[in-house]
Amino acid sequence: MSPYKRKIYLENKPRQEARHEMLANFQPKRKVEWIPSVSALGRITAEPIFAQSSMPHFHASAMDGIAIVAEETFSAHEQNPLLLRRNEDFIHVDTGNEVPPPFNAVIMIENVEERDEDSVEIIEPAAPWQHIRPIGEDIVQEEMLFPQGHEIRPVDIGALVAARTLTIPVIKKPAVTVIPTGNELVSAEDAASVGQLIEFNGSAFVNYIREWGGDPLLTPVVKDDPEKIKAALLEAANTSDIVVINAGSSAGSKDYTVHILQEIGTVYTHGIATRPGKPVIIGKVNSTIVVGIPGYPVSAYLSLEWFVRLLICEYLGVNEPERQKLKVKIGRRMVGSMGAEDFIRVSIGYINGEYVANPLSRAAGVTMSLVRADGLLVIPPDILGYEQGEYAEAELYKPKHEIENAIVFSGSHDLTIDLLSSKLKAENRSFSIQASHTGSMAGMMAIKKGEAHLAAVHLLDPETKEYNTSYIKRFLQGTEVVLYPFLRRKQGWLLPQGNPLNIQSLLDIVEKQAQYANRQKGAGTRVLFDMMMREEGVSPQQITGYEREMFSHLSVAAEVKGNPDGVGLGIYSAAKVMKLDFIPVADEHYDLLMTKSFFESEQGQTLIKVIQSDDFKQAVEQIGGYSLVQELEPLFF
Ligand SMILES: Nc1nc2c(c(=O)[nH]1)N[C@H]1C(S)=C(S)[C@@H](COP(=O)(O)OP(=O)(O)OC[C@H]3O[C@@H](n4cnc5c(N)ncnc54)[C@H](O)[C@@H]3O)O[C@H]1N2
Ligand code: MOO
Repeated sequence: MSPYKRKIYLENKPRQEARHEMLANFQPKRKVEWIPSVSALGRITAEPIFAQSSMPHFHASAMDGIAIVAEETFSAHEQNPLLLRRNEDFIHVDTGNEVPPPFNAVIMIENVEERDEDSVEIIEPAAPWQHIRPIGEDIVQEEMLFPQGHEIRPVDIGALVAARTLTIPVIKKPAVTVIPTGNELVSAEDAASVGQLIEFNGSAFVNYIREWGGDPLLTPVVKDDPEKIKAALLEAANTSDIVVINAGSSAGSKDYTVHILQEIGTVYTHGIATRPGKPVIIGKVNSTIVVGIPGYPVSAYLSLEWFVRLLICEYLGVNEPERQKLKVKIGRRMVGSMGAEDFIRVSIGYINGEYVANPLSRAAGVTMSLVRADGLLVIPPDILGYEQGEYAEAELYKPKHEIENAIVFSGSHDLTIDLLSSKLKAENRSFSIQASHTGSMAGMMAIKKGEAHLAAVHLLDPETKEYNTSYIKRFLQGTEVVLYPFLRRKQGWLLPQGNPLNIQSLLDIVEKQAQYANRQKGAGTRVLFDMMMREEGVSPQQITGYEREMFSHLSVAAEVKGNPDGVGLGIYSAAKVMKLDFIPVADEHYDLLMTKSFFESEQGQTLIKVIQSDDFKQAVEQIGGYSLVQELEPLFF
């Protein structure tokens, strides 16, 4: 039995309060190190830095020409040219050469008339010190180049070397030890069996810490054993400036961190008013701040930034960097949790002159929501959320021009869209496809509402057996759109290898009580399945799993792969990549619907060019299960 009782209730401390309290208890022991100036990029000066030498450190000619004594040229005039003799009255100098005494001015070579080998003529007097860079014109010896607390940039390194200041004192990077914990964690090199997960937060953490100017150390995974966690914390607190311990921060039976910290040190915070990120722990062991970061990756990376980046900046004596902000229009409603800040990863599309933000997955375990995010939107604790069409401010994760150049894709998912996306980027590196797989019907609606440029649709009209056109006529009246015929693709039963239940038809699914992995409402595949059910007189109650919805062909395929009694309806290419059996059911039209303005735009025309390229056609053929239909003309509505 563990001596530690489960702690169930977490605090709900405002994030800013927890940050201030943490800083108030952080007494950084800054160390200084002298390093070569040439390797000081990004480092922070620990003291004011002075020039060791002037630049230039002699009188240097600023032009190619001749050096003369200015006072001796005063009589020169167009009507009274002045003859000068080499080595007596002048010497030749090039830009950067020393101008030795008694010479005190330079005349540009263009204004000098050569008479013979040893003499020249001038027709204009020179002013004293013209075209001469005085000593220290750029940098004066002993001048202060930078104050303390300055972040060294490439231009600064140039100035340091010019001033012959070849080593400088900088703040030593704070040592940050990262301790991943959890019995379930294994390294990516080991095969993870059921119940085991790959440890990957640590790899992200050390790189965030490096990017923020810290010196990270990742320890091996520590098991959920109070004694081992205690030993790891004590050791790290002794050797580092900041300690980060990952997972075991919440209310689980093995979440020991907070109890151990209470025993060997102090706990300031357990639980902050944010979603995600709630179970953060802030405490101290000896004189070292310990930050307990929640296990779920999204909670982990966000809270690492709120707390660990703040500590590193404080240690280095710099301000936290701020991201660019952008006013965005809310595409889909976002509901918050009153009393806590909600951090929502959003995709941002630039459509009809407006930046439209839509929420990505809000699950804290979905790393890809952060990978794919264009920005982050915060719902403050005192408001319910944002309604569609409202405006809010988003923090950008990407440069604004990248967002402006992205083609916003909605609608049905297909592997060829990923392929199209990569070929498009190869064709023009400024263009990209920002895809959200919402299903055919939602894609069509996104076009109607001005939330997408492009949507892939495969909607079968049960009456006419026609694809897409009747839906466009019904739902998109008054919207100028183009339907571009794209592919024919094979839909069929996705089955575990060897087809253990011997499924051949829809009726087999009913009879053999196979577990069906369904698609979301509005997905073309769902429309097809529902139509087949109606034709066979099968009701949803007869299909096991009908209620459970997946959002892509690949998710259906993954579900079937893990279940010997599983079956799904999906495309051939998904069966192929997941190594499943496939029985064809239909050859469907998978077309691209776009706004007319997008079709006519540079992005639109580039996309069409890529679709029509031999390279793309070959790549599609290689996947299998498709035929391209480019001989057909686009239809304008
Ligand atoms: N009854 C309650 N359960 C949970 C609560 C709660 O308030 N009451 N909070 C939930 C929230 S919110 C979060 S966030 C998680 C955080 O829990 P822990 O910090 O204790 O983390 P674990 O449960 O150990 O792990 C969660 C999840 O993350 C994976 N993980 C952990 N470390 C790593 C790593 N280094 N690399 C990759 N993945 C990691 C771990 O395997 C788990 O799947 O608790 C909720 N539960
Ligand atoms: O709040 Mo937890 O931090 O959602 O994932």
